[in-house]
Amino acid sequence: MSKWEQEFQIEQNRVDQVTSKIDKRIAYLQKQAGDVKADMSHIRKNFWEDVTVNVDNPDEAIESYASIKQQAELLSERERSHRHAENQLDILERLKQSPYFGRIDFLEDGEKEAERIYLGIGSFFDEDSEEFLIYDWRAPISSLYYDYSLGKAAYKAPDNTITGTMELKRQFIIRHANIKSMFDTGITIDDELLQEVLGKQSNSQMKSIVATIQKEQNQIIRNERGRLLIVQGAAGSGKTSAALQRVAYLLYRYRETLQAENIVLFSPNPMFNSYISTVLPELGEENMQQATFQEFLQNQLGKTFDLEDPFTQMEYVMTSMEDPDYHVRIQGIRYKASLDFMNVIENYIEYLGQEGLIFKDLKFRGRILISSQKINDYFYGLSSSISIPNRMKQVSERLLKDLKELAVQERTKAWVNEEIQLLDKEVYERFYQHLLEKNQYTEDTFNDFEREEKLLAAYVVNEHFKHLRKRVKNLLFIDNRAIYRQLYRTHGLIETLTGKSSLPEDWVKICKQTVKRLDQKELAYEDATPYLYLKERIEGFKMNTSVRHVFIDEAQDYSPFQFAFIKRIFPFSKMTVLGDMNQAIHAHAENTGLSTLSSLYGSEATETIMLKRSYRSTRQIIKFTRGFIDGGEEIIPFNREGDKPALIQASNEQELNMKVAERIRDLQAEGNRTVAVICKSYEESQKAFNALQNEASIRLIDKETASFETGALVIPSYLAKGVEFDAVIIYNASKEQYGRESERKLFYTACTRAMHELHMYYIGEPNSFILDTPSDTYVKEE
Ligand SMILES: Nc1ncnc2c1ncn2[C@@H]1O[C@H](COP(=O)(O)OP(=O)(O)OP(=O)(O)O)[C@@H](O)[C@H]1O
Repeated sequence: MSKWEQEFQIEQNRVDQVTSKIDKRIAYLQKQAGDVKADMSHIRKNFWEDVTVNVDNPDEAIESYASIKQQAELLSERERSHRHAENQLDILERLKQSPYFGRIDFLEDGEKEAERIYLGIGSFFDEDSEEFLIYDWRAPISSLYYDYSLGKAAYKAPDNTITGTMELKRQFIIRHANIKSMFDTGITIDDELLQEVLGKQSNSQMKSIVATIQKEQNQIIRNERGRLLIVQGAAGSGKTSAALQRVAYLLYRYRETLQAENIVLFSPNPMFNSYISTVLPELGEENMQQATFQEFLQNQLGKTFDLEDPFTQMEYVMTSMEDPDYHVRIQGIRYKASLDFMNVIENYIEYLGQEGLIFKDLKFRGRILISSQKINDYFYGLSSSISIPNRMKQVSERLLKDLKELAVQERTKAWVNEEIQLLDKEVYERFYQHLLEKNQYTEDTFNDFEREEKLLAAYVVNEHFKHLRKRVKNLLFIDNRAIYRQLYRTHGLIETLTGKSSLPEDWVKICKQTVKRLDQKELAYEDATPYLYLKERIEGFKMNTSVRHVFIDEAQDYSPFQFAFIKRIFPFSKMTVLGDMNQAIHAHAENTGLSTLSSLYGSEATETIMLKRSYRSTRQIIKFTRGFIDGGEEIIPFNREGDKPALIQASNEQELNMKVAERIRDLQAEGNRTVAVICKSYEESQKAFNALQNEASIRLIDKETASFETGALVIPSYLAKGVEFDAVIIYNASKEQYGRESERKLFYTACTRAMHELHMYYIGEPNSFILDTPSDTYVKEE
């Protein structure tokens, strides 16, 4: 037996010992969980027997309350401990299969013997030997594994920094408690485990990367300094992966105070949500809250408007060049995303503080009860030194008072009497009871009748005014739509608000377009954030104070305005923002907020980390794709070999479809589990799908698709964001399809979805981005 084989055997013996201990612990916990469950069911069954309920007098009522509370607390304590045991069991079941993935031998300075640290997805403490047989990958000492190779090393303990020497670093792949492979890393990190992991075929679900987190990714995961962490990284550099491991890290590090529901992740589309949804559960953690920005806007907006989604906007941008208003809309999209426009809105708010707010009449049964003019007088009658939201609050209180008085006057109106006649019998009886209880029924029935009439009138008016009071409390007397519209409608107004900046050339036409849509109760995607921002600045931001960490993935697609809005809604959150300028695909791309983001939080509170190594694609694919983007030469491919991307011409659509279908079949036969035919737009995807569906087994992905499975699919480029596939076929990479400079990043995003294979088809001429790359980075197939 060679020395290595002996080592292997020793490690396997340890795995056997550890898993047998895990087994014992599982059996113990299962019994405990069973007991707790029995307890819970007993408490639930006997809940009302074990509490003393007596409400005859106040003292006894208090006692009853205390007794119920005590019983409820007992139950909830049992439930908590049951949940805890279940979680532990869940982790242990996973550890039993694969107890750890790494080992380091660390000789702390001043000590004689190196400590062996085994790392897994959770820790396992052995009560007999009183030592950790497995350390959680998030424990302070575990960071050694990610940050260092052999030699001098240090890690941050809670109170100080511990220094020493790393004498061994070993990686394992353990499945079903058997060591499948084992590697020792040398001085120069040659990450064989990473090689092995990345060489695999993809899945429809993202995987956790705990075993192979790289040093620069570890900095992101464990970062605790600034309020704002910006991660800029190439396509496939592990931004999303690092973000998800960071969520897991935070949940561990702050487990006493931080729950999964205190973390929000903004994702690019619904399919992405499902793509990443298994990573945290795989690590034994609950998923954070996930939302697309669209869902978030919709939630804030309620039902006021028919809100356009970003994909519809994108589709318009890509396919409606023939529309005579096209250039006007594009100008509008860009301007409304800009900082200049945000300043205009800020100036507008200042202006509204003095004049210009628009209110709605408070109407009741077709009559104006309180006129908009009166509300206006109330508002502007208040000192302008008070903020708009605070003045609104005061106006609302004043209106509620007015409504109270108006309600009294209303009681004598004829309609009230008519309604009283129509009241249900039960309502009458209730009032009769009420008067009786108050001992107000006297011998004098005439008087009683009058009193009952009055009470009933008050009741009827009150019921009808409920709705009015609610409107006032919710500030619905403010006409936000008209206020936003006024900005586009009132001649000469915006010119006074632009400061030193200038308006787009076609501003007048933009105004016309905007007003038209607003009048149809439609809100274009580019108007949603400015509108909501303005509304919230007038009404006061409805802040979310329970969210403590906000993650924004694909952050290059957010405008400065959107970031400012998010910041206001989550005022107490830390932000982790991940993006790649080269994948900015929205029409407002030149106004990506990523570059202006740090000014929102201030440079002292901001930290930026760059990720340059790319892990998704083979070296050949990266060498090709980096050839046509800004700063591409800085992207470092991970050493994984594959074929060069292929460029294939087709003479017409029929031939194109035939060739693509054939390639799909070949790629699948070669073992590629996910094959994506990426089209530029949904329109093109539909066409491609119709042509291909009889030739190959294939699915069409649209913006509603909530998840994808392995197999072949046709997908528009913007929905493939953040996701990856074993093989990518660019359906038509012609100059005609990707002819505009603004489409460079879209094409880059599409190509960088490929892990192992990239095949580009075209009719006519290939696009100029391909021609920009060195011709030896791809092959032309006949
Ligand atoms: N340290 C790592 N170990 C193993 N795999 C990794 C590592 N880092 C990244 N990967 C893999 O690389 C691929 C790309 O990662 P990810 O999707 O997180 O990148 P990204 O930067 O968000 O990409 P994009 O910007 O293109 O959406 C994934 O398959 C991921 O599992």
